[in-house]
Amino acid sequence: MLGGRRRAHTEVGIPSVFSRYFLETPTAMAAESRNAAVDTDCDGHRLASDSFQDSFQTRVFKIIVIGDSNVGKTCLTYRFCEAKFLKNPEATIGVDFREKSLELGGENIKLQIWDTAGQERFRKSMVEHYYRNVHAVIFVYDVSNLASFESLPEWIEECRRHLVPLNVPHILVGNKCDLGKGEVPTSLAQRLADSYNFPLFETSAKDPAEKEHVDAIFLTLAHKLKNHKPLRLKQLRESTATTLTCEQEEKKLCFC
Ligand SMILES: Nc1nc2c(ncn2[C@@H]2O[C@H](COP(=O)(O)OP(=O)(O)OP(=O)(O)O)[C@@H](O)[C@H]2O)c(=O)[nH]1
Repeated sequence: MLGGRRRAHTEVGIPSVFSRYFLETPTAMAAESRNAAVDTDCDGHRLASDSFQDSFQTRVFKIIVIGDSNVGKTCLTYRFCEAKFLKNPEATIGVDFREKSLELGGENIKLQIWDTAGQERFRKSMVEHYYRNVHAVIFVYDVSNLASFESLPEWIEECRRHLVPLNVPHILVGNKCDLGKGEVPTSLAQRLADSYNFPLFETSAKDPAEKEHVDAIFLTLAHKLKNHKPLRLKQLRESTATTLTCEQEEKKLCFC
């Protein structure tokens, strides 16, 4: 049922059981988070506890990647997290999680990347989860597909409807530049980006020469997030570790 795409979760250290529970029974996830000595985010979502640095304080940021189906959201996140182009991706069902730990200026940062489904039928039951406590949003379109660009205002509107604060960092990414930008020239994309005051990146998940550019998208966000007031999750190793409640975290979360 979970298919090849789902296997990527275990490759990056997120237990496959997590994604399965998430897709099938969101409440079961809360039960998962009761396990001792695991990291949890402020929704109580269990995160991978896969490295020594997790025993220290790590700031965990939730980034959602949204846009039409087939624009390359999965390939972009895979390129960043795994440094490879994912061949033959399957359509995302619900959400795929990937994460990347970084050290920025001596601080541990964990980007929890939510690669969302572009197809309505695979996303409708998940939409509330996508937007809850999100710290940054990446909108993706395909530079070789005008329709995917023209959909962007609808995606942005969906964000607004779900009350994603305006001061949460947003980034616009035109993917598949290896195919040429005939359909969506940079000038057109830049006008839209300027109208929302979003930074614009154009890149290709497929072209290995663009790898650093893809990394730059996520690193730009990581730097922006790091410089915001932190969402700090205390990572305790002992099994008695207490997890801050969502309400407590929300009080701490401030992007001013
Ligand atoms: N030429 C080219 N093809 C790409 C690139 N990125 C992704 N693709 C292809 O585009 C198709 C869709 O890629 P995905 O990453 O699955 O797209 P998605 O936006 O995650 O799609 P959904 O899961 O349906 O929302 C696949 O055939 C990829 O091989 C790119 O940079 N260049």
